[in-house]
Amino acid sequence: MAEPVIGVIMGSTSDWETMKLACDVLDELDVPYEKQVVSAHRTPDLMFEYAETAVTRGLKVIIAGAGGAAHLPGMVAAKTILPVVGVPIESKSLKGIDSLLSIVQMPGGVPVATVAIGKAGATNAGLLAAQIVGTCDTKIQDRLLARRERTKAAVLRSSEDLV
Ligand SMILES: Nc1c(C(=O)O)ncn1[C@@H]1O[C@H](COP(=O)(O)O)[C@@H](O)[C@H]1O
Repeated sequence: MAEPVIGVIMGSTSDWETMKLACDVLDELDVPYEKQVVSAHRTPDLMFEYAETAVTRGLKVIIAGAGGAAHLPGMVAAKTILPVVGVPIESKSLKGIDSLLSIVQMPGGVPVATVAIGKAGATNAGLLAAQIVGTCDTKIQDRLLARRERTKAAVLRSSEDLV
């Protein structure tokens, strides 16, 4: 089993239903990753350790999903120079608008690449992380291109369903 190059973290097990979509894409593209629950609020020391050791452990990108007061992606970004992709989890009370604004409104100097709220965003987070790693791995780029072709073919086929 190849060493993980992408770290997928989330604030709670309740985020897994969404974050699983990012992992599904990485499985499909055969990109090695690790997954773990890490919370800036509930396990701050673990969060610091995770972010501080990410580079030496061989990770190239971190995908971080969190809901509500979603500080996890930004705090991880503050403690590593790896690119961090933030996934706003759709919260029950505010439909994920709270998560989105918490993640996207980073102060200048500490960027987080923020995707859309919820499952579509998680899928895109997996794709974006694979694209970043793919800049140094043509096999991953080939698999990404093949996926784009499959998406295109599915769209072209879908026109046949129009009546
Ligand atoms: N936003 C954060 C952080 C964080 O940012 O560190 N840790 C947990 N959470 C979020 O709290 C929500 C509710 O968590 P529970 O379902 O465990 O109560 C989850 O969406 C999680 O991401």
